[in-house]
Amino acid sequence: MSAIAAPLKKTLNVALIQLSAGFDKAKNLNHFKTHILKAIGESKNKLDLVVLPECFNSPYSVSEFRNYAETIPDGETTQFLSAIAKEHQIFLVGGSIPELDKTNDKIYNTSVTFDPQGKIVGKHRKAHLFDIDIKGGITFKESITLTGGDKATVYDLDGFGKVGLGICYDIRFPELAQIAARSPNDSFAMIYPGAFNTTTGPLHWHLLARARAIDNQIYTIVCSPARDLNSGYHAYGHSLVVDPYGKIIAEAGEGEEIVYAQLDPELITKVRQGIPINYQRRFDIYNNVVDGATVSDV
Ligand SMILES: NC(=O)CC(=O)C(=O)O
Repeated sequence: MSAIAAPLKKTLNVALIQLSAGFDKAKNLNHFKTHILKAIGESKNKLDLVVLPECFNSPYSVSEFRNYAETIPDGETTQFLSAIAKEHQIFLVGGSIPELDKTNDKIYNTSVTFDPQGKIVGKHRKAHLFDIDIKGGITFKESITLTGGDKATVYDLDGFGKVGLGICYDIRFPELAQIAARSPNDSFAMIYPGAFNTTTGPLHWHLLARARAIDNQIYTIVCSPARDLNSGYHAYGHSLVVDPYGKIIAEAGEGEEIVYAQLDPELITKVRQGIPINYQRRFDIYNNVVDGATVSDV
């Protein structure tokens, strides 16, 4: 067995900002800024990374996405987040916002990550749109106004290592996390700003976050809006950090809250040494999965 690479190079201190967002964009931005500063001030360790939830500057509503959409990188929210990251010397995953692409007039659900100089180091457009219809539960169709992105996203948090990023429904498709975790990408975490709801959250939120961690022996970080029963979409809450064993190491409740976690560089190596699935994969059996694998006859 060859040496196990260390995808996370040093301890990483992270805070997840679980807040709700209403119709007033300026108020949403200031609410988040106040809590990012609170997290920086209150954290017992110097924060390296702050993560915001899906659609943190707007209501999570198909009919509102276009009204709130901004261009990236010159739009108000991107500039706002870049300035915070730079001033406070943090990596900042800017949840997601509705993005207007002026080249095709389409709207995307997009997450942008900034480095401590305020520079954009990662951008992901939600690839799998949330189109569901659960009888007696929730009906939602993002594709009425949104277009899906067409790429998996992996980028470097300089000094720490690489991460993959997906948005909410993307977590249900294990391939994005596999792409991020496998060589040559070798990410130490998948980060998902996500707004599950009171139907699908209790069913699958914890399971999916834990599954992506166990499948790939990486950390998963899922950051939700807080639940607001006066809004049109009832987010599940329960922002989580899951370790590479699949253990939940930090969890919020349903309301507005900041949760903190410390990611341990040695844990991924330890898990991979103990349960060496990375070296036991049988690509000879399942390398056809995209085209339809051949299965054995009796
Ligand atoms: N809101 C989403 O994109 C996904 C979700 O709520 C779910 O998968 O459940």
